[in-house]
Amino acid sequence: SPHSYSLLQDRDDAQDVYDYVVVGGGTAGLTVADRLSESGKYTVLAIEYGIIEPDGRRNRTNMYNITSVPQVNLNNRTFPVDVGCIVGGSSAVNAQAFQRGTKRDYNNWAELAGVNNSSWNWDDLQPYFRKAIQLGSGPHPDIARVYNMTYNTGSYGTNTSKHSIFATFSRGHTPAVIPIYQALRRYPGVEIPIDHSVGTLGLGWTPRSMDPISLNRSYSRSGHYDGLNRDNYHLITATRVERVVFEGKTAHGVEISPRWPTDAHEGKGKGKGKGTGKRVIRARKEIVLSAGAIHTPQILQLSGIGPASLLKKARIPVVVDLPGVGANLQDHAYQPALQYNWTTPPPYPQVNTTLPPVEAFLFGPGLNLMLGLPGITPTRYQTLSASYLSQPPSQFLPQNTHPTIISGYAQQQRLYAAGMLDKNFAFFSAGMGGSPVAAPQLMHGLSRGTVTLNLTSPLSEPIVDYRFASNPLDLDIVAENIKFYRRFYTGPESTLRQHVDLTLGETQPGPGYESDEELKGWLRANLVPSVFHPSGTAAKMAREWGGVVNEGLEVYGVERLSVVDTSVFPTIPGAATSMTVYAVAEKAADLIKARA
Ligand SMILES: Cc1cc2nc3c(=O)[nH]c(=O)nc-3n(C[C@H](O)[C@H](O)[C@H](O)COP(=O)(O)OP(=O)(O)OC[C@H]3O[C@@H](n4cnc5c(N)ncnc54)[C@H](O)[C@@H]3O)c2cc1C
Repeated sequence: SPHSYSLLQDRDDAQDVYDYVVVGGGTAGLTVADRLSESGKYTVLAIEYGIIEPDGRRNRTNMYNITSVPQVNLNNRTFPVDVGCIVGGSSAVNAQAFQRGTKRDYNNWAELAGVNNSSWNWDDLQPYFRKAIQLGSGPHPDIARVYNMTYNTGSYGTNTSKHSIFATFSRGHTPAVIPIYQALRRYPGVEIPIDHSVGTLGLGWTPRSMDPISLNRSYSRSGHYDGLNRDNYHLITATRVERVVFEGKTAHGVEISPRWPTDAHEGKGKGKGKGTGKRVIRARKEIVLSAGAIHTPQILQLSGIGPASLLKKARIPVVVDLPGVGANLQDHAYQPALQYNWTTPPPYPQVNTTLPPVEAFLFGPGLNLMLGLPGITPTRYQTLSASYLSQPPSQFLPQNTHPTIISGYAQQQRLYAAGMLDKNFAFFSAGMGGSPVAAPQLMHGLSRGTVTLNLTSPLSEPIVDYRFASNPLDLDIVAENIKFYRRFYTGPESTLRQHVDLTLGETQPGPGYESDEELKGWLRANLVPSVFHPSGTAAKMAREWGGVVNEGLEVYGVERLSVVDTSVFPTIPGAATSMTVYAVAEKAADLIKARA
């Protein structure tokens, strides 16, 4: 077994003390644990609730079983909160779309730091993207030729060691994408950047987190764990970290408990984690929380770090009153597909290629349309920005929101209102397959949700409330996007019908959904508030703006405790989140080592 050395079959074999304890063996956790242990100077323990399983299994047994609270602005529907529960975390179960945000995304992070010269900006993060992500391979030459496909090699690293995370462009092909591509590239307002990875939007190509040789999933376990075999690095699985324990204001250990109370699930060689009982494992230097944006705030709250009012209700002694823990929840939202009757099958252009046709959309060429608000609604983006800017910041936040969080939201509002005027601040991203169906994601929602302890059962899963469309402008913006796609498919500016002979009839939303009110009604019944990219619940922002961690990702008000995962994103990038998590984890590891 490639992981026999670091993986402790029996959690009781874990030492009482390590230099670093990493909570969560997920995307960020395994990356940080690799970097902290690679010099051999420090002992590192990673603690994971999931077990070692074959990768790429997006089934329910490798996810937590969490359901959101009813979404009052979405007809009280509830939604699954999918998060990987497995060694590798969400990178082991995700859809492998591999993207980074644009310049404004990361420069906003610097603005929200509330300090001069924050190094969390676009320029300073690029070397970490290159360290984190290696270019597995460019597109197959036949595909590149058919689509004039360009990409920027300099956005990625060139390390070919198998201990790497790879971005690999497509080998698959679906001829039906060609007419969509041809029409989109001629559509007004759609630009063709060299590559989305250089920070500009338009019609481009999304690689996948995929090994270039085996085409297997490239994820935190394959890139940062399997085969490392370091005697200073241990992993225990099927083990829950319940809370951080303090001496005064210094985090000195974590309290762990077995996932399964009996040995029923124990299985040798599968990392199912033998060993019993609650126990504290100490860290000499630092505890790193990498439990993801749903569980990191839960662990913090259980440890007495969170909004004092909530902790009081839960009868948890307050270590630090940090109102931002569990606030500021953001995700991308899924706009259900626009669908048409494609009554006459289009005569697909013939492609001279040796490639077998690959019909599955995700394994197709990876054509992705990413647009800012000016591209989506050239006539209304300025009005939408102005009406957002004119909202009192507290207007759509929960009642009794702490003043620091309102101040932080006011900063975000200012930055997003400016972003709404910028064609390179993504509002929508859509994978464009080979049929007249578009299912775009809203990339920068204006509403903010919460993750809070379940007060009647604090160790059960936390309460997740996306609060989607609590800011009503969210639905106005998505309605504009529906109109954009309608114009693209059937409007006079579109050349789609020059490329294919088709008779279109919209089947979804369909006739009867014309006015803004009708469209918003349809969205309330159909929109999905999460595509499993939860972020922002322990944000790196100024403390007076509701932040939870500082520029070094250290939790405010305590010593030797940091957070490294999607929770620290102050605002969600306008891109699928995993690539950014890897870059953040690489940077975090450098910061942690620098203060060792
Ligand atoms: C179904 C799905 C599809 C997705 N599709 C894409 C995509 O196509 N492209 C993309 O870029 N992103 C995608 N994402 C999102 C992306 O994978 C995540 O944003 C990213 O992996 C999160 O990394 P993380 O380190 O913050 O958390 P995770 O990788 O989720 O790691 C957290 C880890 O902590 C463990 N943990 C939690 N609580 C405890 C505890 N108390 N004790 C011990 N361990 C604990 C968890 O089991 C988990 O392993 C998808 C996610 C999902 C779930």
